Amino acid sequence: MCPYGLYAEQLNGTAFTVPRDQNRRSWLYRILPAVLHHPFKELKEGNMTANFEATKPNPSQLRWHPFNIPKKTEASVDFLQGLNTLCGAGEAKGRHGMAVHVYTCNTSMTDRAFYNSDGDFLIVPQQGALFITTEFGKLKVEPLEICVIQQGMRFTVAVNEECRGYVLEVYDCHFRLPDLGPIGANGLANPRDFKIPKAWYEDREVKGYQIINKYQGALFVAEQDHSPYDVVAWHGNYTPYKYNLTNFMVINSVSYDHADPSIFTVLTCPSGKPGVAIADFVIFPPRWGVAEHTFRPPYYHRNIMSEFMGLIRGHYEAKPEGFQPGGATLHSMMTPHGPDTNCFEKNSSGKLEPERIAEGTMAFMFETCLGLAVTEWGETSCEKLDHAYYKCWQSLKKHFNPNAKPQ
Ligand SMILES: O=C(O)Cc1cc(O)ccc1O
Ligand SMILES: [Fe+2]
Repeated sequence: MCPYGLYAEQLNGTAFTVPRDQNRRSWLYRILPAVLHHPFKELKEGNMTANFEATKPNPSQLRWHPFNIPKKTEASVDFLQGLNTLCGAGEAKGRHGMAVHVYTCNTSMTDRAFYNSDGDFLIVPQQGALFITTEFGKLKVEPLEICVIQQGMRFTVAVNEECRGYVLEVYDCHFRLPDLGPIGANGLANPRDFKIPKAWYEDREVKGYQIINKYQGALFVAEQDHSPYDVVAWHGNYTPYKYNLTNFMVINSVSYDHADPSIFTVLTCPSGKPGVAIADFVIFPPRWGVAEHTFRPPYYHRNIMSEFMGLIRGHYEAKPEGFQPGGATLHSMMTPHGPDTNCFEKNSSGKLEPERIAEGTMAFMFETCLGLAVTEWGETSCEKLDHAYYKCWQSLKKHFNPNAKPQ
């Protein structure tokens, strides 16, 4: 037995034998071990899926209006009940793939904890603070912050208001900071700005405390008669963490040309192929635009990767209208996209002076090498698909003049 009569329990986030620099595990010293619960039963709740074969492929440019948050007076919905899968790819059993979920909730999870056996959650609050209790301690995560709750970690979300946000789930591996190459030792997201919780515990007996497990894409519930937040102390390097996006050190062109958005990568979940990500988490923070002889907003683009975007606040520079906070876009691999007509016209004339770009805004992108399927909820039941999206490019005009003088 450990000091104070605690049980020791290991949670490993990597196979025992992975190389030392990738090895992740933590030791939890707890009042009762996690094993003390009743058998799992299937739970039909919420709207998550890992079945990405149920809908037909859809290569169109897609945009969603802000997702509805249920009114508390109409229905109490907690974080888990309010999770809806929007798109995804791959297969949870094979541990290869990713999913994008949207959460909308108005009620705290009470006497229930959730953990994901299939992969990691990167949570991006868009509206409302999340008060997250984890086995490792507490994290308050507000809009402009993100948190990562890794595979197997139990957590409970409390809220004080109507909340909305996005979740990037990856099955393959854990998120890590991108390599910096010639950037050097400083820049982008700095390791010291990632915050981990301090141990917090309660010694609370509760009849029928629910432990909810997402396993192979389905939800299961097991009951136990005590709070799982009974970890008195822990040590290790497999933990939940949070990061404030305003700490991101933005690097960009200071001469000419548009740098690819990979320069804004916060975290990456690499595939086995060098430079190819299962998912990159990329942000578009406020910054100075000083590039000369350059169209500064995002370029017209066909990408070998799929681009899912969300907006936390403000306006996204390529689509100042139509793409709203709490909404989303999906430009699938090789699907053309880029600035809308107004953005193109406005930014193709006028003096290129130093300019604050995206002041007061924060957009983000989940970029993946996988082809994404849009779920039934995403296409139909959410009732938010903007069927007029394509129109934002329909008034693009020809400007070609073969007799024009070279600039
Ligand atoms: O499509 C988008 O808006 C994202 C994006 C931004 C950018 O600056 C360059 C390329 C790109 O795909
Ligand atoms: Fe793009």
